[in-house]
Amino acid sequence: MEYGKKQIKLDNPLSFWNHFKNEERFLFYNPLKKEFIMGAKHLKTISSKEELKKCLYAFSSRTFFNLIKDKKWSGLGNETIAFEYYFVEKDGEQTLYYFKDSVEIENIQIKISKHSYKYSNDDYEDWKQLFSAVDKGISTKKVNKVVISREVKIQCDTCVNVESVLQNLMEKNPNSFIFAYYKNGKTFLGATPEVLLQKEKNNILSYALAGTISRSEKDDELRKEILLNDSKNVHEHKIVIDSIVNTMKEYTNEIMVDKTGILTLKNLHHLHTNIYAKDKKSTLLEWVKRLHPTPALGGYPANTALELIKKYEKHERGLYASPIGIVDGNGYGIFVVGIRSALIDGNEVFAYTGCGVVDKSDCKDEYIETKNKLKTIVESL
Ligand SMILES: C=C(O[C@H]1C=CC=C(C(=O)O)[C@@H]1O)C(=O)O
Repeated sequence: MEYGKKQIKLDNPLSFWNHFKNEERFLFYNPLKKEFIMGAKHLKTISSKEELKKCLYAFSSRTFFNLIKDKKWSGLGNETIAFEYYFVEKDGEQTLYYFKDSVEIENIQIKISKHSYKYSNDDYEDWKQLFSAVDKGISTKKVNKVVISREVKIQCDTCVNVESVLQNLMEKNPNSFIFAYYKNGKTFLGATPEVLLQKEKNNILSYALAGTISRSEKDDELRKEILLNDSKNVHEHKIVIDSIVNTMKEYTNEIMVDKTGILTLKNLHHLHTNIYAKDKKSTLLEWVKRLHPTPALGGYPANTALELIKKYEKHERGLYASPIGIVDGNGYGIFVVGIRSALIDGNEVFAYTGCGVVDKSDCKDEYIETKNKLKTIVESL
């Protein structure tokens, strides 16, 4: 696939997003590289390594579980897509790529909307039931960890202004990966802190990210120390490291686990460990299949945890907590997991939030943790 290209200068990259209203499109901002990639107008679904080699970039996502029944997720995910137009901003330069005809993108100012909204009914009773089903599995030693989640329906008074939500997500979450995927009137978007897998040449990076404490203006440094030394959170985190490392060991013996530190976000601190590996043989997409879902999103042992989630969560996860990424023609790229996320459809916002449950987790505390995680989406409205 041959693309023409030209340098452009947009005051706000969201001008590109705005230009292709109603077209299928994606946005991906990588805070590690300070790099923006957007694509618009579905060109082709990519189904082989050979086809991928001809792509400039492809946007790829798969749903958390393979089977989707809920109509609101229909047509979204489980596809790797090449687009007709791309906007790429890296090293301070903006480039527009076009498959056939070039296009003029008008510079726009993003107007920030303050949406009025109300939540769906209180779901604490549902949460208690879900928690206790999982807690039973843990106390009877069937499973060590399960990540359970909530779907919170937020009804806005007006149609949601997606550009405004994206602008807010970017401004308020500078350490997060911002993603959005629009198709058929619906947008799945979010600001996730978690890398599932990055592959560049032979170098692989995955994050173990699990274990959470809320931030505090008064004693933020102390909160970090508490989290680093809290046995429940350290245990929850170690399950994720061990599982990622064990999966990697099946394919490579060059693995390096970094020291565990803190990843600080707008409202939360997380325990964070970088896991590096070297591998020449497998593709990024193969690695994603092997690792998804890590116990930061599913649980451990994975199959038992996933059965419990399927049985007791009342909503379908769809793209929540699922792999979402960008691959280039060399097969290099990055997948993050779709957390701190929401599906927007007209006036309705379905926001998702979850947390890991292990031995000694407390039902109410975990519910509060999901409320804190929900702030990423709520504060963007
Ligand atoms: C599942 C979510 O967060 C995961 C990522 C970081 C910390 C987590 C935790 O401490 O429970 C979760 O494993 C979510 O935000 O919906």
